[in-house]
Amino acid sequence: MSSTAKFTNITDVNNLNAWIEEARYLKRNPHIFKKVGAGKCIGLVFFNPSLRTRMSSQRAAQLLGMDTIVLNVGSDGWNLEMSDGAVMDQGAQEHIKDAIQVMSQYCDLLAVRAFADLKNREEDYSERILNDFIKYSDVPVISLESATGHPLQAFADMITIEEQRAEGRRPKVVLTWAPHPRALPQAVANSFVEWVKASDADLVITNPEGYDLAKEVTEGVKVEYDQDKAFADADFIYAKNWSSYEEYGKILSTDSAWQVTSEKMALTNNAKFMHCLPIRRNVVASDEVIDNSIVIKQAENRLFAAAVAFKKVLEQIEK
Ligand SMILES: NCCC[C@H](NC(=O)CCC(=O)O)C(=O)O
Ligand SMILES: NC(=O)OP(=O)(O)O
Repeated sequence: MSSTAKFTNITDVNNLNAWIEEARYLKRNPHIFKKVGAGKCIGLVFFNPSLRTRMSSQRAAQLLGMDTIVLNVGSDGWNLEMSDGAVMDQGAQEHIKDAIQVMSQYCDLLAVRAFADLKNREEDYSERILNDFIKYSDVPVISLESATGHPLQAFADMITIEEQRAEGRRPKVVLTWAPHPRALPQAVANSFVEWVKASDADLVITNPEGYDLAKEVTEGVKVEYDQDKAFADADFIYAKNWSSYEEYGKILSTDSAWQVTSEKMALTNNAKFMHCLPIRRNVVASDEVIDNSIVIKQAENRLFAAAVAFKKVLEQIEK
C-alpha cells in the first residue's frame, strides 16, 4: 500500500517558518532528535551523481538515529525498464515497478534522485520516475532532486537566507541565470523560486530572453532581462545555470557577460552570493565571488534541512 506522507514539493511543507526554526534548533543541538528515527531505515537511491545530497542525507539519518542503505542505480543495480507493458527482451533486466516495491520492503523511508534528461519537456515535467516511486513504494518518498525540483536544496537555502538576512529588512533576493558549458535542468531554479515565494522576501529573476522558467513557477515574480538592473539593491544573489524551458533543453547562450563577478556584485546592496554547488569556477562566477560567498554555509545547512524533512515525514507515519 503506498503512503500519502512524502517530501517532494513545497506543498508538503505545512509551515515553512516553523520548519526553518526547527532546523536552526537542530543546528544548535545536533543530537537532540537521536531517538526520532531509532530502529528505522532510509533507502537512498541515486540515478545520478551526488556529493552534498548523498553525504548530508546519510549524516542527517544518523542524527535521527536511522540506518541508511544507498543504491547507485547506474553502477550497482540491474538495468531498469521504465516503460509499462514493455517486452523486456533487450538490455533491461528489471522493471522499475518491481524494483521500487522491493526496495520499499527494506526501508521506512525511500529517497530518490532522478534528474531530467532534457529531451522531452512533457516527459520530464510529468515526473515519471518520482511519481513511480510515489505510486509503487509502500513507504513515504523523499526527493533528492527530481526532474523539475530540488526541495531539500531550497529548504537549506531558506534556512541560510534566514540566518544571513539583515534584521528588520525584508531581503531582496535575486535569482540570476549564469552561463555553463552543458545543458542543465531547471530543477534547482524552480524549487528556489517556489520556496522564496513562500517565504518573507522579495524575489526578482534575471535571465536572458529565451530562458524564462515555466509560467506556473514564475507566476507573480518579476523577470528582468537586464542583469545589472536586477542586481541593484539586492541582498542575496543566487546564481544558477539552467537550459531553456521554452526551447526545451537547449543552450541558447553561453554569454560570459552573465558570469557573476566582483564588478557585478558591486552593483548590489553588499549582497551575499549563493549557489547550490557544484559550481564551475570562473564560468558561473569568478573565484573572488565564490571565495567571499556563503556557499559553504548553504552546503552545511543541507544537513539540517534533510534531518528536519526526514523527521517531519517520520512523524506523519507514526500518526
Ligand atoms: N544537485 C545540484 C545541481 C545538480 C545539477 N548540476 C549539474 O549537473 C552540474 C554538472 C556540471 O557542472 O557539468 C543541476 O544543475 O541540477
Ligand atoms: N547541491 C547538491 O544537490 O549537490 P549534489 O548534487 O552534490 O548532491
